[in-house]
Amino acid sequence: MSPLLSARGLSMAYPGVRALDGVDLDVLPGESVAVMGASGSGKTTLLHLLAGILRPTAGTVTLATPAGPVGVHALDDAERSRLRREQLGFVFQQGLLLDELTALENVAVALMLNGVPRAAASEQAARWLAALGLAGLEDRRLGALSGGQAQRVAIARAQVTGARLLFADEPTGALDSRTGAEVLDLLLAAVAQGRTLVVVTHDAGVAARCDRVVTLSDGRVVADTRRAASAGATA
Ligand SMILES: Nc1ncnc2c1ncn2[C@@H]1O[C@H](COP(=O)(O)OP(=O)(O)OP(=O)(O)O)[C@@H](O)[C@H]1O
Repeated sequence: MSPLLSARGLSMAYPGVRALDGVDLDVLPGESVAVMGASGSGKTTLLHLLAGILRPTAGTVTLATPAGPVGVHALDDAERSRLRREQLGFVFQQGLLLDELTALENVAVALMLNGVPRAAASEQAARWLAALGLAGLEDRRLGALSGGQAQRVAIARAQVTGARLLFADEPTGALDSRTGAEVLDLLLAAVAQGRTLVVVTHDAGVAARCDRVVTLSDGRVVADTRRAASAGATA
């Protein structure tokens, strides 16, 4: 199976720090990949490079898109921003959703930024919120939702545009274990529906439920294991 996302020699250097050091990684369509490693090992840097949030200081990231392969590393800021808006979904601990907007507006805005008219965007957003168990909370300001409810809004927003590839950074980090498990259920449900997930986590319980676990140490991949039961166990 050809990869959805492919990194080669991916490196990120800051003055005095090699945050990522020559990572090769292929992410296959439809798999869930947990990225683990000690604090400072380069997990978030890898996620940001794979998702075109940061540009690498060396190496390549190639994303298979309906229009053909795209060299994400070579795109300028505006092109990467457009790629993220149109092709990728994000579930981060904070920073992407706006407290002063309602749950519905936070989801609908992802479509409106892609040119979908407000009425159609609101209708699709409402459908996603209902599918994620938030019916009745559409008009609640995000700041008045619980952490678990806010993550459901983030998961709705990540999928409403039709993104096939989802990136999550510690999506359960701020949640109690039961709420965290429910949020993970929803992310894995997206994978069961054919999406692909790359999730940075410190939580061994989260990693254990993913198809594959990539472990970083000092900016390098030191282990890459697939669950025995998952399809195409080749790594
Ligand atoms: N903007 C930056 N400027 C300088 N150094 C940075 C920057 N961002 C990250 N680093 C450094 O790069 C290394 C990797 O950081 P990164 O955040 O990717 O690690 P991480 O594994 O995600 O850590 P954590 O689990 O604590 O979130 C660390 O040494 C970090 O201090």
